[in-house]
Amino acid sequence: MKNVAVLGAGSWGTALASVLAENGNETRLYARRLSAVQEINTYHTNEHYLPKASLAPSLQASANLSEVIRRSDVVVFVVPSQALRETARQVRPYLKPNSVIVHASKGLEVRTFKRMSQVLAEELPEHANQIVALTGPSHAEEVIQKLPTAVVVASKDSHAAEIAQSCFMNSYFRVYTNTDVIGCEMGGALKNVIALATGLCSGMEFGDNGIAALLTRGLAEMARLGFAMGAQPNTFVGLAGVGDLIATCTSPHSRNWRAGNMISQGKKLDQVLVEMGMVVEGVKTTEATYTMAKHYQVEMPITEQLYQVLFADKCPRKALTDLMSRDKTHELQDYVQGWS
Ligand SMILES: NC(=O)c1ccc[n+]([C@@H]2O[C@H](COP(=O)([O-])OP(=O)(O)OC[C@H]3O[C@@H](n4cnc5c(N)ncnc54)[C@H](O)[C@@H]3O)[C@@H](O)[C@H]2O)c1
Ligand SMILES: O=P(O)(O)OC[C@H](O)CO
Repeated sequence: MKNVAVLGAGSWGTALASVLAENGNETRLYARRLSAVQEINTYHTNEHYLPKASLAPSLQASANLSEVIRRSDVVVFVVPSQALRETARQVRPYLKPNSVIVHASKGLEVRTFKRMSQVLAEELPEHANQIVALTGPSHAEEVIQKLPTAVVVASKDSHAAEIAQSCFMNSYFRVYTNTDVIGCEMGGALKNVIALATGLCSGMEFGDNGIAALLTRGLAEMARLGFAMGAQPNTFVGLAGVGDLIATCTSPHSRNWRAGNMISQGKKLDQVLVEMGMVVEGVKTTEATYTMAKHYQVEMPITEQLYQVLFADKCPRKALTDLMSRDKTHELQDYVQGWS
């Protein structure tokens, strides 16, 4: 059992903190709003993010960052990707030297195109070798109900990954280790782009054939970019790749899917993000991925069309026509070598 700090009391941070506390770890959840701290400590609920859910009674919340961090052997960052760098900067002065740093954010920093573990390594250089990415198919709404879930903890340091595995794993939350940090992080980030596109296409009344095509060709372009960046191809057929793609693209729990669906109804992106009231990582990740695909010279037609719809006001139906009428090609033309 460890002393654990969780930063970010949104849906996922609250669900993960509850799992950690239930597993017997002394767990403190950092929330910025005092009202959230009081609600969690008094009623063991977080109604805004996880309506009707009961949290582990031993979970303690606090709005005092230094108090939450100082004694922690494991620090888990669960803030939106664009807030990770700033949060890491605030945390650095209070970290114990050997703490394991876990993050569960799925995105890319839009300003730098960096993955989350790269951002953490830059901001927490003393802990750069102890960083772990937690990812995989995991809707907070299901984890808090103790529905069976399997995730991955990826790290260059297998000892750090095993510490995270032991803290989180229990009878309904199964945790696998992996050393392919690039593949796991890119799988988690890029599936949100495909989920947005799937929500959009479902709203345009695509049938099952079209959705299956979108997921399959989406996975192909996710793997192509990941491979170009140094990921192992097989990671994309694991939990962090196809696993999370299925969960996110087929579930009404997914904020990314729902955001895409709302856009198909003619709503503007800004309005959708306000209505959602929670982070929709796929939006910024589409922006970052569009540029990264050009940088790595990787063809990503679904991402490219989605970018045009989100940021250049392209009509979704025109985007679909353009996607379907590209040049003829072989299905495995651009598949990455080593895919099994
Ligand atoms: N919700 C899920 O089921 C789920 C599952 C797996 C991974 N994730 C990932 O976890 C990350 C967080 O998602 P979420 O669902 O918890 O989001 P959320 O919108 O439910 O909550 C985000 C939380 O972060 C806090 N926050 C926002 N900006 C902050 C800042 N600058 N400093 C500190 N705290 C800040 C907010 O107050 C809020 O408590 C995302 O990257 C998401 O992709 C979510
Ligand atoms: O609700 P979403 O779309 O952010 O997805 C949540 C998780 O990443 C699913 O694994």
